[in-house]
Amino acid sequence: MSTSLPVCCHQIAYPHKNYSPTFIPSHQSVHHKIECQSITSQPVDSSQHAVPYIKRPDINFRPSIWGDFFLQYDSDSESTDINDVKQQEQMLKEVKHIFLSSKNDMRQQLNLIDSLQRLGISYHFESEIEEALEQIYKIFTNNKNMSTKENGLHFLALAFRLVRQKGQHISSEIFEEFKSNKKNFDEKISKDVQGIWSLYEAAQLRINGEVILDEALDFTYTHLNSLIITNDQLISPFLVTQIRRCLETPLHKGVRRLETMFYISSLSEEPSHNKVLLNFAKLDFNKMQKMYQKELGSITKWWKKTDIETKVPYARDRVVEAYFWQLVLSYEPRNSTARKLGTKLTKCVSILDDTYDAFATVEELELFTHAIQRWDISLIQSLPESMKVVFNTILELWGEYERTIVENRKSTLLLEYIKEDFYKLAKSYLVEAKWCNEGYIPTYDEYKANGIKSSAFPLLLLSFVGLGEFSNKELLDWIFSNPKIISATSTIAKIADDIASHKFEQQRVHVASSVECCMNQYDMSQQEAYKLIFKDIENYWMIMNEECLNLDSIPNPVLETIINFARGCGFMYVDYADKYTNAELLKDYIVKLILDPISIEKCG
Ligand SMILES: CC(C)=CCC/C(C)=C/COP(=O)(O)OP(=O)(O)O
Repeated sequence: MSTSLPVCCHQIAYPHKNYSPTFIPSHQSVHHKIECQSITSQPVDSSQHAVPYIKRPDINFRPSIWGDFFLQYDSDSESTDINDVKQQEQMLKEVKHIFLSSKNDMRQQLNLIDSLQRLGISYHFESEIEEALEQIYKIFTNNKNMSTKENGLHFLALAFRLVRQKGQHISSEIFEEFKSNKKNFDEKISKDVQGIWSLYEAAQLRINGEVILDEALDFTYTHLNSLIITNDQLISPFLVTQIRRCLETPLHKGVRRLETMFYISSLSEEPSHNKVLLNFAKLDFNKMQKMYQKELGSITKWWKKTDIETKVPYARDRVVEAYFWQLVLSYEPRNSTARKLGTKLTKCVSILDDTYDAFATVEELELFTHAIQRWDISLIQSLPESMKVVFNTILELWGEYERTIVENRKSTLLLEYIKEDFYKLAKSYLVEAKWCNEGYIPTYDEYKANGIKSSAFPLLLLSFVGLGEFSNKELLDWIFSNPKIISATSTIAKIADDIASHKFEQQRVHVASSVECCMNQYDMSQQEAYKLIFKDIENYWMIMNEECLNLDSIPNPVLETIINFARGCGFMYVDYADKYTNAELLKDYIVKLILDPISIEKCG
């Protein structure tokens, strides 16, 4: 049964104005100085401090499409049906039994691990999978005979991908044997559709300089694509569906929950699928939806209480969309607290971004940034009420972090780092506001260096990891030191977002995006700039892949969270659109992921 949505969710009626295309943020206005000079007889704000009259932009983002819809799920009570729990426990046992029975058959075990991961239920079997992949890695490294053609392309590529995903290095040379005369990939292997599909997915984990995987990617993409174009009737419908999907979003780059949703819905097309596995995955998916609904219920309650909607009218009201970002970072039950606080943090970042980007003057922002540095709201008495509300919301959230950290016995270092990262973020926003105000177009590298901070990812990651099971001083220090892998992910976020939103943002006066920086620096067209940036994104993916193999001391789930953010960017900012700001583009995904349960009878 599908959850019935409020009218506001089904019929998106936007009462008014979108961004006015002609609006000029006040700190960017050429008339700004004149307006500031003629301030004397202008209004005084409610805080009784004289506030100079400044013409603020006539800016209105579309309202939330969710309103208080999720409030209905806010509850402290556990409403789990005892029969459901028993059924899940029973099925978990059965799946475990299936996994253990595959122990002596490496091929079967690899296929099972792949299925468990795709179905989103591998988190129930972490130690078993870890152990199995460790064994497989040893076999690969100790026994050179493993890398022979007899093992089959599908098997080798799957093993390669699963082991690398776990952070261990298997040489890509194992694919040399699938080349003819050591040159190009042998055209004959294109008949092995499952094999080239697996090789395509494996090649996504390539690192810089792995020419054989660059070639594999070209080769497999070309053949898989032509299979789809020619509508080859010999391929099973299940495989066709998988190929279509991976050409659009390779598994390695897909948002985990979305990939799971897709796989669950397509697996019943496969005649020999394991029904126990599929039904368990469906039950688990539906169970998690209830958890997400509850999380969103309590977040919505918080949001309503802040009343940002009325007190900071220029800011985007995107709570559910902010929650989606957290779901992208991790869908697992153990990260519930991190998701909830992380959503509130994302909202704070978002209203801060709107304050710098679309509301305040440079002078106001300088004062505001200084107050954040000192972590002292008394320093902004002269600023507009809305800016005080923004700061106060951040301070109150910080207080909630303090309480949560004590309750959950997490490292208190997180509190200091959050403060410092907020300052770094504000400083980077100020840099962009000044560039904009001065009409300065930085070089692409200069822009990216600042963009690592203004992406806000370092702060969001600190929060997520700091509240998670691996939280400790060394790990927080490592994140705060902004290592290569975090810079790579943050840069992807910044430049992918720019590609998605630059046309829209450049309708108004806005800081030059990476697109304009490239066009200006390299004297190129917009299309050429897109091309360069897309190539750059690919390059950062290879850096992330390589760092995952290098960073032995960082727990795998932490690395996975970092990669997940880049996966999220690939989804949120695809097709030149920003799904966070344009929330209607995200609505159907939220309905499917969080609200509509999967029918077990129909698909099982
Ligand atoms: C996942 C994160 C970081 C979410 C927080 C919300 C946010 C600031 C999004 C970027 O907005 P934007 O597209 O307006 O960014 P910019 O100001 O860089 O153009």
